[in-house]
Amino acid sequence: MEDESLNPLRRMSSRTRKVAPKMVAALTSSDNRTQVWLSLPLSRHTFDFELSGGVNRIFELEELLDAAAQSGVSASDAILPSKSSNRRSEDVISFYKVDVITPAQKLLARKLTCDIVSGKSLLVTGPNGSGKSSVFRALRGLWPIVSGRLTKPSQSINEARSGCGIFYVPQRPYTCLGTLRDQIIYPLSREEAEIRLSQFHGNQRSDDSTHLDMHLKTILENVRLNYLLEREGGSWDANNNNWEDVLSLGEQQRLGMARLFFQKPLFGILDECTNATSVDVEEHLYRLAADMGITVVTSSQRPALIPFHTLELRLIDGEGNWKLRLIKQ
Ligand SMILES: Nc1ncnc2c1ncn2[C@@H]1O[C@H](COP(=O)(O)OP(=O)(O)OP(=O)(O)O)[C@@H](O)[C@H]1O
Repeated sequence: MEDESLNPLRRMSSRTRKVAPKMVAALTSSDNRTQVWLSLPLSRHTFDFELSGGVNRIFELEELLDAAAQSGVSASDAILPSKSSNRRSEDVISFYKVDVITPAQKLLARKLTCDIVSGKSLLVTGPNGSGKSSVFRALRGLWPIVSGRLTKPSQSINEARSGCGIFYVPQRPYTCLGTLRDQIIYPLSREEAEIRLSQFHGNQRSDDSTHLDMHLKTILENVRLNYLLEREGGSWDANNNNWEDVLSLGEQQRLGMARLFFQKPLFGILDECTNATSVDVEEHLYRLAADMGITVVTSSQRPALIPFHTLELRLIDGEGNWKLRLIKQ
């Protein structure tokens, strides 16, 4: 499992955070004007000063791809050599003869073939180092699909069901600068979150900001973090720039699940993202996801999660072998 605490992205300045979505839009644009934008002093400064180290560049790129992914711009579109290996579908995640290969060319899953349809959640299991997180990296578009075909929903909002197609929750969710509200609605701005929520309710509510905070309070209660709001004196506007240091890993993970419940996607990709919570809380969170109609793809070693899934994908040895089985309910 990747240790996100070592991720230099966490050191990214607020300025870089602000320009990241623009940079991604520019990087993925064929528009000449945006290419010119990239040569302006702001980006030169950013690259010369903040992204000077080669390692930092790689991690920054990963964050940019994540920002693009979560804001609806496809990360995979930005890096994949061929779109034919990565397709869009609104209601299925489908691996068809996909070779999952590390950047060092180690084959972890040979011709992985598996369909995840709405209502049939998938549990990915296997020994340490067998490639569970790597399957998620391929799914997130962080690793290119060089052979076979991966089909998945888009991350942008689906008007028909008022939610996004797919949402990723990492083991250690990124905590942004800002208020408790910002932590839950991340990566959306407050304004975007208000619009999103009114879309959930058929654009019928008038007082959007009160409505948003009431909705977020319910989510906080659901993930059993309501005491955080009380700690902030009941204020959604109290700024705390230190969330990563203040919150325990278990609390950060419940925050990650709060984001999932706010986004209400068709598919939630959960990469060991509840392993620091107690088993009863974890079961409660999975029950909530099921009640909300979120189909999950989970990487976990905990037997308690088996009943919340229909299929198990077992990565046997990290040498390419895998097995798919139906979980008896
Ligand atoms: N960027 C990379 N470059 C080269 N090899 C990598 C890279 N990332 C992961 N690997 C290797 O791929 C293999 C699978 O790693 P992965 O993190 O997917 O395993 P995992 O099943 O999630 O492990 P764990 O249960 O310990 O979390 C490991 O041998 C790992 O060292």
